Amino acid sequence: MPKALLSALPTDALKGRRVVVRADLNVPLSEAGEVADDTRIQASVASLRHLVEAGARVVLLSHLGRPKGRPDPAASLAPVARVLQSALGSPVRFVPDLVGDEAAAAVASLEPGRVLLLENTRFEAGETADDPALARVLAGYGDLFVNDAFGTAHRAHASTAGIASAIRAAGGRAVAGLLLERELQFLGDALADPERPFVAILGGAKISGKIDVVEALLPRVDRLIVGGAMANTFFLALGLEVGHSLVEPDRVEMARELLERGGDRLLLPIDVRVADEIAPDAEVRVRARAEVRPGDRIADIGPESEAIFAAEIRGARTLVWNGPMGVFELEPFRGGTVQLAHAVADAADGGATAVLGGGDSAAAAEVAGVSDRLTHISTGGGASLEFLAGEALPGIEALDEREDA
Ligand SMILES: Nc1ncnc2c1ncn2[C@@H]1O[C@H](COP(=O)(O)OP(=O)(O)OP(=O)(O)O)[C@@H](O)[C@H]1O
Ligand SMILES: O=C(O)[C@H](O)COP(=O)(O)O
Repeated sequence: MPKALLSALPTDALKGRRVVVRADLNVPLSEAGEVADDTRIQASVASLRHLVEAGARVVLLSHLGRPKGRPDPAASLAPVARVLQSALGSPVRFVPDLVGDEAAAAVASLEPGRVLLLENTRFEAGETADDPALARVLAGYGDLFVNDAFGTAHRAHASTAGIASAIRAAGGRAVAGLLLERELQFLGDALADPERPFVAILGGAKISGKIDVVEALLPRVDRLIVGGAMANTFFLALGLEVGHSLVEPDRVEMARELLERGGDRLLLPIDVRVADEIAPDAEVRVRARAEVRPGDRIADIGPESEAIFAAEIRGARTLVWNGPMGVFELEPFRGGTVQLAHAVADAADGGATAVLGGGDSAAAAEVAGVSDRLTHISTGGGASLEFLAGEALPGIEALDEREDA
């Protein structure tokens, strides 16, 4: 069912109105705690500028990282507020509170045309539990909810799904923001009838969640390339040694079934780069995947895998890439991701549709220097995968239906 859109609301209806915006400002931070990649911040500016120019009072919500339902200074949105203010070119007030008196007072005194960013929604345990009581408090900050958090649309959380029902119950409205609208349009159009070969590349560290959509993805693609920490769980399923590598043992059975079902459509690395520690000065060794030792940590794909994967990618007409091939943040483990990023960009230069998704993946494309050669960089990692796999996204489902539909 098509959803109600911010772009369809007359700007007069926004003047002076209290609008709660949920963005996905979950960006990678450097060790010094500064924003390491601002892709998601820049992508969120369009809706905010639209609202500011229309004279709305904007209460902005987001999560950052995965704090466990309690405050964690390392996951504060303070550094994000600074970067957002310069991206937006107008003041962004940050208050380190979400549901307390300080937040309520800041919301009450918010002037038209101003943006107030509240603290990380995941500092409250009710957020990931989609607690209706938390949703009601957040909904009380306005009478229009704009969901622009495409990257978090696959989560049924209080600030994504619960708030939409709560604001509607209170007589308000819940609509999709400009970024959400654009993502749905783009991913929907580009991938509705993909030109073949259609190759998907999956990597990264969020194994559960992403591996769960592989089953739905497999019948849609011609090849599924798996790298990053995700590959380690498949190695375990093949009975291989993975040493101290990041794995999810409770997904091994699922990986075994996927290997059977995928046959030669599923491509795994045949060699890997390992180290004793994942550190900037690590001594890196290349090993065949069957020769990984108990003390090793797998931190990147190996050179032979790079060559095989890159050849597949260069021959593709539609590419979806989600998750880096290794710990690309550290120079010694960057090679696989950078090589594949260049292959994806070459394919796009040759006319293939190349869509990249995910916060860290966007950062990886920047590191590889290929961002501006790709067809579309989606702000959603897991969300774009679930969308692509044909699953309903709770953050979108919860929005009002379009009246003209
Ligand atoms: N072999 C590996 N071992 C440990 N970490 C890895 C490995 N390969 C990749 N990673 C890590 O995976 C992380 C990115 O994974 P993630 O699944 O979060 O991707 P993403 O693009 O941010 O998608 P999303 O937006 O869904 O989070 C990076 O920080 C990278 O260091
Ligand atoms: O980075 C993402 O994929 C989104 O911000 C959602 O984060 P999550 O996987 O921690 O829910």
